[in-house]
Amino acid sequence: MKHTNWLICIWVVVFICTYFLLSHEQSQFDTIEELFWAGISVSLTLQVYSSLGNRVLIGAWILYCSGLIFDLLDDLLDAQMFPFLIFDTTFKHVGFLLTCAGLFSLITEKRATIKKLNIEIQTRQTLQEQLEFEASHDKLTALGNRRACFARFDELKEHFHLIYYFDLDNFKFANDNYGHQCGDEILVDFAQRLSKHFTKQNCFRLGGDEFIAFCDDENPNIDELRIYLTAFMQQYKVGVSIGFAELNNDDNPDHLLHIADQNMYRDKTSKSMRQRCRENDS
Ligand SMILES: Nc1nc2c(ncn2[C@@H]2O[C@H](COP(=O)(O)OP(=O)(O)OP(=O)(O)O)[C@@H](O)[C@H]2O)c(=O)[nH]1
Repeated sequence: MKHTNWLICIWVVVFICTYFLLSHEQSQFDTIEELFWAGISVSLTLQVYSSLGNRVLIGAWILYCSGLIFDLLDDLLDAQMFPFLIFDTTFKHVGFLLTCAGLFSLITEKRATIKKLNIEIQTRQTLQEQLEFEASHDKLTALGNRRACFARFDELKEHFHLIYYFDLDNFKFANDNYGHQCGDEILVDFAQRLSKHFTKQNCFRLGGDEFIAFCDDENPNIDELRIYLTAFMQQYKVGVSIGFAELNNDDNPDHLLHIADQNMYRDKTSKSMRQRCRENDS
């Protein structure tokens, strides 16, 4: 039978019994009250039984309802014929205490589950932040990568006047002659110097030995900047070529980077020509 049918049966019985008790010469209001409480308790048990899931609580609830029903039967029937009915109060009290214990254990269980879920949410959040950081940053130098640069390009374009394009010279030579580890140290040192000079959030490693930085210099002193940036790497005969482009709102990132890259390339070519002239002279 469905819950609704059971509920209808229970309340039909309750009302028939009430009618019977009221029509009695000596109306027994105490018994009617007990009848209603028994009806309410059994109805509630039917409603919550399947979703309770805590055995102590279900047992306690059933015990308490049994106490109420025994109490009622004790009033209606001859208790001497059914001596077990004298346990009604014991059933009610034990049922009540066990219900409290059941609720306490349920709350403790739920608290432990919530704590576990919170820890899991925090772990997932940390993992997500870590993944987002790794997806947008270069592992070696911890600078933003090409993806981060393009994602923030429009925002940075609003605040800055110039974009610098850096490409290391003879980096392959240092890598091949002093080892990959040394090459990594050069890249890390260069990134640190860039971060110090332009602030880390405005510098990016586009890939390999290419970097860019956004800045506000009106009259950039390229030679001074070059001396500062190559202070560590020059012992490995590595230098840097620098190009820049003025940022304006109409140009797209690809075009602006292309202009800065071309300027950087011009710088690289003129340096190597100067170097060749020096070698020819000597
Ligand atoms: N150590 C190290 N080397 C890298 C890394 N990424 C790229 N490279 C190396 O960087 C080198 C870049 O090559 P090139 O662009 O020809 O460098 P270059 O010798 O400076 O050439 P020019 O720019 O023409 O002066 C390659 O040999 C890559 O293997 C890295 O993360 N660490």
